[in-house]
Amino acid sequence: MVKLESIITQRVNIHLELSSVQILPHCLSADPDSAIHSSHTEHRGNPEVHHTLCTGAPCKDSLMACVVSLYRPLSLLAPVGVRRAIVCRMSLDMRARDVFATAIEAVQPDIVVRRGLERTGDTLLVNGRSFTLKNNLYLVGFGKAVLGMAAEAERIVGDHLVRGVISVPHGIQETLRQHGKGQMMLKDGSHITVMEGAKHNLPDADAQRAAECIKELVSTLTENDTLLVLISGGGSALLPAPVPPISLQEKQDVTRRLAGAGATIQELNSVRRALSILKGGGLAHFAHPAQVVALVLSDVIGDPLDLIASGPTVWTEVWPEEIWSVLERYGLSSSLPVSVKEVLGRSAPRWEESGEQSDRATHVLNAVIGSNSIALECAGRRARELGFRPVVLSPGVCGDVQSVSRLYGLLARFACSRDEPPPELPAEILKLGPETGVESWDLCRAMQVLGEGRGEGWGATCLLAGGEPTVQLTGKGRGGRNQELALRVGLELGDMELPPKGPLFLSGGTDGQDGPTEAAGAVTDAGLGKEARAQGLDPDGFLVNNDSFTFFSRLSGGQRLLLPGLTGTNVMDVHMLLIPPIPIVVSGR
Ligand SMILES: Nc1ncnc2c1ncn2[C@@H]1O[C@H](COP(=O)(O)OP(=O)(O)OP(=O)(O)O)[C@@H](O)[C@H]1O
Ligand SMILES: O=C(O)[C@H](O)CO
Repeated sequence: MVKLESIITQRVNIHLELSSVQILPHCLSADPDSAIHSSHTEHRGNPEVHHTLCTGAPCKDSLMACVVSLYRPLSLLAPVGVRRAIVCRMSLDMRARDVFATAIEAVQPDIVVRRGLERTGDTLLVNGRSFTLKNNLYLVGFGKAVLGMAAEAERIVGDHLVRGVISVPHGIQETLRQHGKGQMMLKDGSHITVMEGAKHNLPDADAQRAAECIKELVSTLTENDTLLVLISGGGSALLPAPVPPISLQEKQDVTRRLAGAGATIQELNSVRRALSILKGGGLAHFAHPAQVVALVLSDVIGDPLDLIASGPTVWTEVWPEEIWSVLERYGLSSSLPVSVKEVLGRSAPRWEESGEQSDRATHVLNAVIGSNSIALECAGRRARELGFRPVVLSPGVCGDVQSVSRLYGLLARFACSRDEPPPELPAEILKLGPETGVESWDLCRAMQVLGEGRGEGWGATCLLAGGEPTVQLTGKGRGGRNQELALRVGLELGDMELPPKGPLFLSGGTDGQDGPTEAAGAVTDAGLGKEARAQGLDPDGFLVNNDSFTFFSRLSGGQRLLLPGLTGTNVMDVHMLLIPPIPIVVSGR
């Protein structure tokens, strides 16, 4: 058994002859901060790979040469040409932030709309279905990312757009302008009216006015018209239309009390659907007989169309017993306003039948054009370019941050075991999985990949996950679930005595805002606790007070905070566990 480091020392004089080899990232095991950045191109019809060696340690061309030569006998080479090798420096932390930025970039409103809405001449293509444009297109939208989506949609459809109305968060135009996000603004002379409302993400009179304008617009459409509906997270609060006689205030009270009592988004939105005339398919109903094409940027785990923004284009039956059981579960059933009780007691459908039931399926097309899964997939590709094997664990992480942080800690320990991990470790991981919304199936696959990595001398791995865990708010501090999760994972890694330059964890909200703070999240590793205590900060004290933002702001001048600014999109959170290469042992050499 010979250590790789010693082979490197012995072979430093081998020259770079990079004609037909592929450099593999795990070759650089001696340096935990190293990676190969590879980009694939073609040269005169032949595939080529350009490699950039990224390393935190001083490095020479000869190191590259020896890496290449070392791996030739291990049959891990691919017949591709290497035309260029550049040496640069990029730490693990920088690479984590780069991968996170790629995840956000992949779900930018303009990018998702371009991906989902194709135009060839006068034909619009969505999800393989085509629609003829003849100056008959109308547009409505509601949600936090809808301004940027609408700007791009208008660029694509051009003069075919007759008129549009969108309901977007209060102050968003000014904020995006300040953040230099000009591409998300509508052009001068746009045919779309922007209405801002729902301050603090709560339905208000402004949002209700926007909902009325949207209802008015869609109600005038004929069978010759096409209605483009843009939907993203936050859409429920931006499209309030309580079923009479429920007042806006009454509806707001019910949803606020439910959310405050810990109702899930599934429970919350099933109640919202029952109390609204536009949710649960109402918007599509009023737009009938026009053709409805809804483009949806998902912010709910599993991308359920009937729940995202409470499904205004997805016809959903309301079952009063189901609504009552949710209200009872959270102790609201006895204190409901009379108007809400009256609406829930009605046996008649929410809208008068208009004979459209049979053609509902063909008249409405709902397409998810952006989601957490897409962000993770693109992040994975970037991670690979930066020298990691990407493994997507799950886009559906939920559960309490405490359990989630424990799971990531255990996975890091599993990944970093030099020999076979103790048998109880996989069992503990699999036991914790269901509590955090991660399927055992995903965990088994991730552990298998990590195990194979250990056996084959791979090491640099990027474990990616997404979702929306929850925080039990007991304190009065400033923070968010991402910062709290990152803080907890950092402490877990420290408790497991993993090396400070070992695994690194990042958690960030893709909207760029974690809870009521200006940070999106934070980056941590096993050195976090020690670093904090050396600066007189007690991490546990900050955790008890849910004060993770104050903690990270004070720690090392805020260096561990993720501060991308408002991103203009939202597909929940991204979690990333970067496992640097474990020094490998090459047998028989
Ligand atoms: N001090 C705090 N520490 C930890 N988490 C907090 C704190 N204050 C609020 N939160 C959490 O932040 C979340 C609300 O923040 P945010 O506005 O980012 O909501 P969101 O669910 O991400 O909304 P959206 O889906 O619209 O982005 C809640 O999960 C809440 O528990
Ligand atoms: O608007 C909403 O209902 C939530 O953001 C979920 O989509």
